[in-house]
Amino acid sequence: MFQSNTFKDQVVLVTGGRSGIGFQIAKDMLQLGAKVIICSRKEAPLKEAAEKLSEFGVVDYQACDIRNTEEIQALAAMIKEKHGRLDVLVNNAGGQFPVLAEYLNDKGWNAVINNNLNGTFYMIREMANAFFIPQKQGNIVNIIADMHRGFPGMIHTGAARAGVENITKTLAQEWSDFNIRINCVAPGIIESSGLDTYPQPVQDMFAEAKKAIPLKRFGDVKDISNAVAFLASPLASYITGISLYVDGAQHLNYDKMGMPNVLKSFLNP
Ligand SMILES: CCCCC/C=C/C(=O)SCCNC(=O)CCNC(=O)[C@H](O)C(C)(C)COP(=O)(O)OP(=O)(O)OC[C@H]1O[C@@H](n2cnc3c(N)ncnc32)[C@H](O)[C@@H]1OP(=O)(O)O
Ligand SMILES: NC(=O)C1=CN([C@@H]2O[C@H](COP(=O)(O)OP(=O)(O)OC[C@H]3O[C@@H](n4cnc5c(N)ncnc54)[C@H](OP(=O)(O)O)[C@@H]3O)[C@@H](O)[C@H]2O)C=CC1
Repeated sequence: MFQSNTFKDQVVLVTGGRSGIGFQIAKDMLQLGAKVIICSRKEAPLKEAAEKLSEFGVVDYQACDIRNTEEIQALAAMIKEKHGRLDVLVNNAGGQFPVLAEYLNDKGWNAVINNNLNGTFYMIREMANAFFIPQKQGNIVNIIADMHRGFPGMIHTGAARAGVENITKTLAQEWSDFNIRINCVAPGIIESSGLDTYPQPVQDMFAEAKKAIPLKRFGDVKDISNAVAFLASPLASYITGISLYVDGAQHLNYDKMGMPNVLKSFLNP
């Protein structure tokens, strides 16, 4: 539905682009004319994903842990050398695990805050300094989560994603002089590889929760990719600092989904 040249000759970086939502974003960006770079922590699955994506256009990859500034700087150097510029950064890499707050230890809290908040900030700062600020042009889309009304059962990621949402509002103002737009996409429950990482009782809860989603279905990776493409495209040229909820209105109905009760039933000692 987008014109096939929407991102023609633009250079797009998708973190976590080897799997799930990130893979779909990378694929769609390629089909809309972009050159795409994907990164994630391990070389082998990245290479495999890049091989699949190369059917759709010019794709590059480099292993990079978003929590490691030196690795991010090495990624920026590779992009500069091979592509000369960066137009769009999609911060999609992230993850968490279900846990009740009273059982979450420092290590678990820090792991998720480091990944989803610190890693996202490091990536934004480094790519802005390497490309967007000197270019006086850039576009950032952050994938967050449905934490509008709190995130019972995943307090760490709720806090981290709320932090990213606030970073987004701040930078939409601080970096407007550099012609940098920055927005968030907040997915509901999306049928993707990420969901497979959850324990069976939580997956059962997701199935039950479907009834409480006003649109009565889970999202598809394509639903998220479409939202990312829209926000990164010139169609959204007057939109910055927002969160676009792509969730079938789940964020208006979250308390009916029963996550804390499911967790209590299998996480309580
Ligand atoms: C209605 C709600 C809808 C929500 C829908 C959301 C869906 C998604 O987001 S799907 C995408 C999800 N993908 C993932 O979540 C990927 C899998 N997750 C992870 O990789 C981890 O959660 C991670 C992000 C924290 C990994 O970070 P890492 O630094 O590699 O952490 P470690 O594995 O070393 O663990 C550190 C520490 O964290 C605690 N911990 C980790 N996993 C769990 C777990 N499954 N359960 C309980 N605690 C966990 C633990 O304290 C770990 O330390 P050790 O005990 O010493 O291992
Ligand atoms: N699916 C869903 O229902 C929802 C998903 N989300 C978020 O959307 C994003 C994509 O999720 P989805 O595709 O479903 O899940 P996946 O688990 O398939 O994707 C997560 C990706 O992030 C990469 N990644 C994780 N940590 C790091 C890191 N420190 N550095 C670099 N890459 C990293 C992973 O690769 P590797 O492990 O090889 O590094 C993987 O490619 C995630 O942030 C997720 O939390 C939000 C709400 C709902």
